[in-house]
Amino acid sequence: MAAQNATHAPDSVHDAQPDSTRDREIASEQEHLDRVYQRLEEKIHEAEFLMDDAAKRGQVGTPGALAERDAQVFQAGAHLNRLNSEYEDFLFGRIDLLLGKDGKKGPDGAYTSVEPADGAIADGRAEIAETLHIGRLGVLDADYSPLVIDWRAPAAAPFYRATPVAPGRVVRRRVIRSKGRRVLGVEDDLMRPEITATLDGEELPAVGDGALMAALGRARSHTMRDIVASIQAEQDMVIRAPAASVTEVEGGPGTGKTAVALHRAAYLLYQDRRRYAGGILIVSPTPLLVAYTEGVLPSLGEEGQVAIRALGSLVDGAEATAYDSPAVARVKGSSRMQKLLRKAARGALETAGTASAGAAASKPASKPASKPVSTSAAALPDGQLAFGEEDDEPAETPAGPPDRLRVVVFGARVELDARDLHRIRHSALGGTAPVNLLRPRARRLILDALWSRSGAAKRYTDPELAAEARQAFDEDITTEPDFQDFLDAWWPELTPRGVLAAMADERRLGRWARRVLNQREVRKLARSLSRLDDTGQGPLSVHDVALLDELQLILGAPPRPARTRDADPLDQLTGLEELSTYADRMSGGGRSRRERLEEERTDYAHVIVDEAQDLTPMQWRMVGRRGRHATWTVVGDPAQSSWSDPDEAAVARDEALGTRPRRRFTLTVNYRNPAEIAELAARVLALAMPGMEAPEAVRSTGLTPRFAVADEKDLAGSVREAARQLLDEVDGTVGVVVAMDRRAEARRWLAELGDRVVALGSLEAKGLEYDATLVVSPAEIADESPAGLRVLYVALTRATQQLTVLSGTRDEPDEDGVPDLLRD
Ligand SMILES: Nc1ncnc2c1ncn2[C@@H]1O[C@H](COP(=O)(O)OP(=O)(O)OP(=O)(O)O)[C@@H](O)[C@H]1O
Repeated sequence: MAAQNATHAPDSVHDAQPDSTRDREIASEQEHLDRVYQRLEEKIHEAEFLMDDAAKRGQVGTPGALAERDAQVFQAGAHLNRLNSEYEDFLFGRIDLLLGKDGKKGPDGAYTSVEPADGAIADGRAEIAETLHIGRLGVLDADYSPLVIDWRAPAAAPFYRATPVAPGRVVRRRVIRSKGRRVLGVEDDLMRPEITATLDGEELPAVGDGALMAALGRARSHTMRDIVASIQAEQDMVIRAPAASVTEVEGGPGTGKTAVALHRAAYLLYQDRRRYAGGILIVSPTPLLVAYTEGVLPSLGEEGQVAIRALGSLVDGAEATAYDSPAVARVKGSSRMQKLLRKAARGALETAGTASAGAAASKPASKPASKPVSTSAAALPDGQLAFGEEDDEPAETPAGPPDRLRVVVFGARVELDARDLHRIRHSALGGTAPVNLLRPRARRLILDALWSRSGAAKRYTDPELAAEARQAFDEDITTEPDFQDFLDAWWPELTPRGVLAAMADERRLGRWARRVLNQREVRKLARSLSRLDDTGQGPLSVHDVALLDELQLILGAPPRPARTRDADPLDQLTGLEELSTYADRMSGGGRSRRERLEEERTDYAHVIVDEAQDLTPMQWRMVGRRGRHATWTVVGDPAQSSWSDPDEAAVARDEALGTRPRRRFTLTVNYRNPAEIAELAARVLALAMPGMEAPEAVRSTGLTPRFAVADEKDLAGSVREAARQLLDEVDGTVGVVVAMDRRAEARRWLAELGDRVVALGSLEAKGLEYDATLVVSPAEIADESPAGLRVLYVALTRATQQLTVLSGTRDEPDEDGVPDLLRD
């Protein structure tokens, strides 16, 4: 596809329209929209009546009446929920179709044939046999004829798929622009420009300059818009791909991968709501991208079943706020961490009770060993038993796990010393079972050792008597609170955060990481974890969160009393929790359902991974655990990967996706960047990924990227000046991308320019877009990490209209200010 000039769109449709044609067409769509609203109002009244009636029945109180009430409330509520979507541009498309081949109608009242009937076109002329309006939801007229077809229905597919090369039955595709109840404009594409088509005896006109170009040229805000009115054919193939198995989508910057992923979630829910009641999880790389995209699904009328979460907040209670240096990220993301974490979890037990030892409880760990206990001995058939110390013990003992256990039995002291306890711990830890779940086993081994050391076993020749005595022995020991205290200190419940904190001790970490990490890696890792306090509280990085998730698995959660869910019984009966108004959804008032979904779910029915190229092996493991029984959609672009070892990540990705069959798609058209910017970015692509093809830009603005050189003594001033210039030139947003280390200062530099400007670290720019972008020092960005050139490629592909590149001396700019990295 050749780039089109957005400011002077070509005559893709017709030349300037006589106003009367345009006005007439707008008036005709207005008439249709009025009918739609009239029908919607009727439906709303119906729904309200049902709700009212249901409420009255509720007062009757017989079980039958209550059940009926529930059913009615559900139906009425479902209506209202859908009809509330009217406030967005409810109706946005129309297709005029030839007569179909088989003359059959589908459930939405539209003819199902894709191909025209033989003879539908005769001598270059044809009569339009069917007109369908496409909208966010389906609406049927009182006689069940379709007033609006849901954009996800099969009958709407030709609206997205038809092209002049493969038009099927479509003669004219129209995008309708409306606001509230008013039609503002129409944009037509003729799919069969060679024929003369008539509708009700009149020639079918075509109006406008093409909807796609209009959509792409629009100023950007801080939130993404849906593309429901202008989804392109190659994107539609992905959105409607069958859900089974794994759908993998690759495509360069701006090809619509994120947009397609979001629309696919809405499509899947429409297709099979019951199946996806299990929830759809969308995994996004950064909270910024979550904030940017989370309005799209509500605008498509979908939200309840979909959770959009950033990689750094995928684990409940964790919220990544810190950044790791590339070198630390590389260690933390690597699959070598699995082995290290297993060792650390086991090792943390041995250091339990010391500072940073990973235990959950804040009990003084030394208490049971140090406190003299004079437990009154429980009577055993043949002796007495007591715990604790009889001799004097210093009041203060060094912190650490208890290193001995003494009981008094038959008047004699039985003791397990440090070596015994170590041996028992070692033997209990054998195998790979979760550490927190091994405590009962360790407890049994302790009792075995005490029993054997007490010599009691020898006194019984009758095995039955021996068993009885043993049972009583165990009971008496284990019911003593001091024994519980001992166990709590010697085998405490470990928490993932606690184990991470334990790893901040470099010497200890060095022991656990033997033959896994080298000395430098150990040092860097320990230093980065020292951000956490002894219990593991403190700022987490996005890579720490994947480690927490892995540790959760390694440690296991000890059984707890079931959490009671404060559920409304009606809620469960009828599914009314899905009901929310459009306004609620947009304002966040309807979030409780979603929040609950996010809180409780760890296994989803479908998982969508955005920017999949960036997931580290450890992150793939974390995400994989959330989709063990799921189907998947995975979208990404290897050329934008900030992970340094793609092969290692590919192995982890394969493990996460399992052996499910895969269906691959490639998106080839760049809808974001004008050709002038795409061409510049392609130079970096050639360096970052030689041989990789850049997507083709769909439009051109005639504005070439600008190059400037910063004042060495006043970088802040230079950045401000360049940003200010861009602000003057565009209506929407300006993104200023700097190396990660400069984030904080760049924010300060730009604070005075207002909220149309955003300062971003290079890694934060992922997935976002701005009307204009200022990229500060490409060399600094490229030198930041082994994947730096790919990160720079991301930075250079964020602008929809204008790009300025500001160089420092490190960039070695030529006399035109073009930095070395961007020269031809
Ligand atoms: N069919 C379309 N109609 C209108 N706008 C579109 C269409 N497809 C994509 N866009 C727009 O192009 C821009 C880029 O889309 P999106 O962010 O989904 O691309 P991407 O492939 O995820 O990019 P990146 O890899 O750079 O993150 C968005 O503004 C999106 O709304």
